[in-house]
Amino acid sequence: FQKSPMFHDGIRVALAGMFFEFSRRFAHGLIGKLIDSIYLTAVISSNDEAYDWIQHYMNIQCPIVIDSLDTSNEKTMTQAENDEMYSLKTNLKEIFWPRGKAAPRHIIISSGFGSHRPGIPVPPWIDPRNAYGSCDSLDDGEAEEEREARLDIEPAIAEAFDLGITRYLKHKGRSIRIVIGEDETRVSMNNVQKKWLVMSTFLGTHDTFTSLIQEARRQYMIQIPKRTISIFSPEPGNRWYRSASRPMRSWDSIILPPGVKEWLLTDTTEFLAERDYYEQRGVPHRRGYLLYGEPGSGKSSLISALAAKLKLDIYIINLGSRMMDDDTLNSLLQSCPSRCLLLMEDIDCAFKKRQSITHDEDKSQSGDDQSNEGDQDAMMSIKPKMLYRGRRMQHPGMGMGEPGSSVTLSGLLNALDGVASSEGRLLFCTTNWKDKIDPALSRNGRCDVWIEFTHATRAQAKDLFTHFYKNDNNPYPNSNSACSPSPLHNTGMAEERDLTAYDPSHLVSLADAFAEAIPLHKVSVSALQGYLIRHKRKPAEAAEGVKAWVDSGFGQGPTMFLKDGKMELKEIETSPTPSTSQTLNMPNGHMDTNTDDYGVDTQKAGMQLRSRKRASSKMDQIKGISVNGRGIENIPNGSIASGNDGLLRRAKTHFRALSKGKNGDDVQ
Ligand SMILES: Nc1ncnc2c1ncn2[C@@H]1O[C@H](COP(=O)(O)OP(=O)(O)OP(=O)(O)O)[C@@H](O)[C@H]1O
Repeated sequence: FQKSPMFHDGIRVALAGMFFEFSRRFAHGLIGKLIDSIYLTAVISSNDEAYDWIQHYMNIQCPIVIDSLDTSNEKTMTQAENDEMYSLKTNLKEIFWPRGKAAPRHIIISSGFGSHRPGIPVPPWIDPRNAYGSCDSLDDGEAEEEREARLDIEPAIAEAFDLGITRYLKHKGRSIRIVIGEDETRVSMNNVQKKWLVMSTFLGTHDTFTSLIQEARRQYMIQIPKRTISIFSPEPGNRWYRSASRPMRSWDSIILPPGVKEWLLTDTTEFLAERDYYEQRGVPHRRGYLLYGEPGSGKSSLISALAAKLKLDIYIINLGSRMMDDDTLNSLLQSCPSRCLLLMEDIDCAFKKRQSITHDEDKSQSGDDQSNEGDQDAMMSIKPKMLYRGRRMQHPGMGMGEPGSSVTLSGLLNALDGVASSEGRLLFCTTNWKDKIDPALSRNGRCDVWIEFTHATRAQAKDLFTHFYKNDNNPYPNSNSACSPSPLHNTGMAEERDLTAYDPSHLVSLADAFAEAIPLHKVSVSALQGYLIRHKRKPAEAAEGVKAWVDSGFGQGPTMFLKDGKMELKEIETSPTPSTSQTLNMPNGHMDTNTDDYGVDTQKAGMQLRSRKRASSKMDQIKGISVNGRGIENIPNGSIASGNDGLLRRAKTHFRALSKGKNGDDVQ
């Protein structure tokens, strides 16, 4: 058998096959290595703003155009150039000498109804007013069927179609190859698939990419002025990812008592500009604000408008999140950028549950089951040392026995002002229950400024009315807000929208009448906003109907229900919303109508601000803003009260006496 020639031939063929396969693999590896060594490659994640800049740059260097997009295409390229991009000649040339002049052959088209996807820049030829989808339908009274659909176009992602789609850019004489791919292994927390932009160039240097990014950024800033703010959230690995982009909320749309907004803007602007001042004095460059008070009074809205005004991105930390513990919190605070707005919403909630659990645990350990003092006292009595035990608590709100956040109060306090915490950031905490916030949070460097938000004052009601019905020849002065039509009021829009028919002085008198009917500190600004939205473009009707609305308990309850198989619109009568403020609100009967406004006082030199109307009054007092946690509440004569319970109680007693003395009312 061994002498058989077939056996020997077989061995030879097998050896030859092995040799060829080995050579092929070796050559493949060698070529790969060679290419790797002469190609420079850089990866940018879709979490990064540079991703948007490059995408936008690709669009302007080599815009994707389709005929159904509006005529503003003509601004960016002539018809001849457009045809050239799609020609066979250009496409063949691009294979051998890519310059990015051919139009991408594989694109994703989506009709632009609904919100714009984060991370994808709006192409520059799209009208900014339409950039966020839902505003489309409010255009110039054109019939719906005649209007062109807004179409978003982006290059198809390579991996999504397994097409290996690449685009080329010419920069500094080099051809840069760009591939956009999705990362299948990494889905960010809000289930948005992460994307990667991979740039590579032949024999390039790092400078090739950095200068391309700088150029792309410049173009982006010129052509797409910042219209959105980015919202960042934590993701596993203690990193931040950009979870959303939001249209900027206009500063004017925030209606607060006079002086509050302006004071806050001055304070934050000064803080951001005074880095050297802090450094020279060895003071950590950090400032914290606690916004507390009624739900729907504008806390979150103010924060987003402020971020837009200061052009800061918002970094949100949810202390109640399952993934959050002291270490995570600490490293997130260290890794947030130096100029940003750090937001912790409903700061009381994270501790509320934990504190009551701790309280319960404590009781069960000591065998004391009789305490009936309720949650609130548990909150107030919580001591950091209880939380030092480091036990992972079950979060009752999480259900399914999942472990909840294990951030401890001491962990939070340390993270906020610890040595490693990032500097130059503005911290905003919000809560509806200021009394549940540990006083330690008010220490300098944590929450320096406390701002109270109450239910609407009459001045706010009037300002809101004026803002809603302002007539400046453009019925939609701020196209980013208030632009989605209510399904209940979509008839006769053309006539309703014409606010020019209203004389400005008439609008003022309607605003006065509207404000007059609103009881002081009884209804939230968001409820007023809801009412006005139901009467949009009908100011007279809004002013006329407001009394009935107030008498019916602010239209609380369902506005639509089914009866006998028919749909009815109805407002259910309820009693007026009680003021749930836990803080020392001004007793309603005690304040005269002039006391609608906040008087503002701060301990900080040069930052004193008082209500203009109330400057000389005895009741001109701190109500609204306090600095460094002192002087939280309504202290007459502008004196400052300490944030601790004793002084707070004295302040309360003082006010009870004052209010009883004047009208017999009491404060909470
Ligand atoms: N002072 C205000 N100025 C302008 N709009 C307001 C104001 N207060 C409330 N709104 C409107 O009411 C809605 C809810 O407001 P927002 O979320 O800011 O309230 P909030 O105080 O943060 O409420 P919560 O404490 O429940 O989170 C928003 O649509 C906002 O436009």
